[in-house]
Amino acid sequence: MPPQNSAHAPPFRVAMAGVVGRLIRCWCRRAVAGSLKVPALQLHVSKTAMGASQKDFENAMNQVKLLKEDPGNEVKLKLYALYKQATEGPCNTPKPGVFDLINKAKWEAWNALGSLPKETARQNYVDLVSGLSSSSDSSSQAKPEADRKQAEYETVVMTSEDGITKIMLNRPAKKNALTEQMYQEIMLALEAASKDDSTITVLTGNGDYYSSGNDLTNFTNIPPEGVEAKAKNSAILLRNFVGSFIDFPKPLVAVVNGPAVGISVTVLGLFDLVYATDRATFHTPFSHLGQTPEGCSSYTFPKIMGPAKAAEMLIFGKKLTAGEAYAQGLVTEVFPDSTFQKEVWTRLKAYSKLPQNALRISKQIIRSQEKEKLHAVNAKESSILQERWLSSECMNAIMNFFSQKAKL
Ligand SMILES: CCCCC/C=C/CC(=O)SCCNC(=O)CCNC(=O)[C@H](O)C(C)(C)COP(=O)(O)OP(=O)(O)OC[C@H]1O[C@@H](n2cnc3c(N)ncnc32)[C@H](O)[C@@H]1OP(=O)(O)O
Repeated sequence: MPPQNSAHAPPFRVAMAGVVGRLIRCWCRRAVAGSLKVPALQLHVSKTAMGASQKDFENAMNQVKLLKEDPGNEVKLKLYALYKQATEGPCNTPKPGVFDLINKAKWEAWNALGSLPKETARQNYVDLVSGLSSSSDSSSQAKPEADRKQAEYETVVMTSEDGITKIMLNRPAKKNALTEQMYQEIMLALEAASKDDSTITVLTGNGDYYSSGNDLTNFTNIPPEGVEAKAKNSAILLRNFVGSFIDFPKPLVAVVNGPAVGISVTVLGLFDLVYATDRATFHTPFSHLGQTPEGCSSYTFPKIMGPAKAAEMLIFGKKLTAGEAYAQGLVTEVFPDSTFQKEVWTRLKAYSKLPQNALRISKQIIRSQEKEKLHAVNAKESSILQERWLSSECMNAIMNFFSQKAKL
């Protein structure tokens, strides 16, 4: 009898257990979005003696793509395992290497099904998807319109009030490190904000950090197509992400509620106002990570602060205090942390009452002269980074971060 449920088995025994969890979450999101054909939890009992037909199975696969709620990592791994068992039979492929974290977790889930017959796996898959679909439907029916709109976002909170649309990064436990999902959601939120009736758009962070920059697990989540494809896709994502700041048509304000790292600092050069708490710091440790500047900072920073100071930040990774960032022109104004939120929002509410079209057109006059140049810089920076991410310097730096965390 094969193990019947890997939910309590320890599939992530490696030292980087926390990392694997994150990797699985990223992978599973792609799977549910439809880029992979996925699968279901192994149930012990089939509903019918006949078992599910191939048609039922195909319907269930389609239903998975339409799920409105994330069923969670364990379920998604089991969906994968049952799908593989139902279509290919018992796992007989070699176990992936210790650093191939995602494929190893998938392999373990599939392998845990042992010799479960294909028909049983197919039925269990159908049963599981059916349970997931009905609970997903009933919970979404109960949601009011506003909740459903917010439900489009998992990693940011988007609100509109007093002529201001606020996009708040919402992974405080991870210092608002930017996952691939988060890049996508920020782009979607910016797109929505550009079309809504608000006057000003604000980006801020929840918790003690503004953002710790790119989530370093993004680089370890390698798809089956390999690392080159990963680097290429990441460069496209980066270019699109930065592009959405370059093209943003309304006044864009950063409310920097705490330390900012990496890409959350570099794109500040594309904002119209940057308000910072005196607790904020501004750090671009690209060289330490074997990486190079992005967010158009190779162009905007020398213009804002002069080449010497830009080099200190972008090449040598000097961390600036809020006061220093203000002195260099990267920050518009610094506020004491104790009154930061009150002062900033009072100011922004007053600004949001100014004539909307005049604000928008003034921004466009200022920014339009630079747009073409900024897009060219963005393309170049993204393509250089695509190469960098494949370098041993970069890979070693990322492994170092996680090995220290995992106390290897
Ligand atoms: C699509 C690809 C586009 C790529 C664009 C490229 C962008 C380049 C950059 O942005 S470079 C900057 C990358 N960021 C970093 O190097 C920061 C790494 N993090 C840290 O150095 C520290 O976490 C810290 C200084 C931000 C905070 O330190 P502190 O000791 O206060 O807190 P913890 O380290 O315990 O952090 C709490 C948990 O959050 C996790 N975490 C924080 N930042 C990141 C991150 N950038 N990536 C992944 N994970 C991050 C941290 O690991 C802790 O997790 P845990 O609770 O599970 O241990």
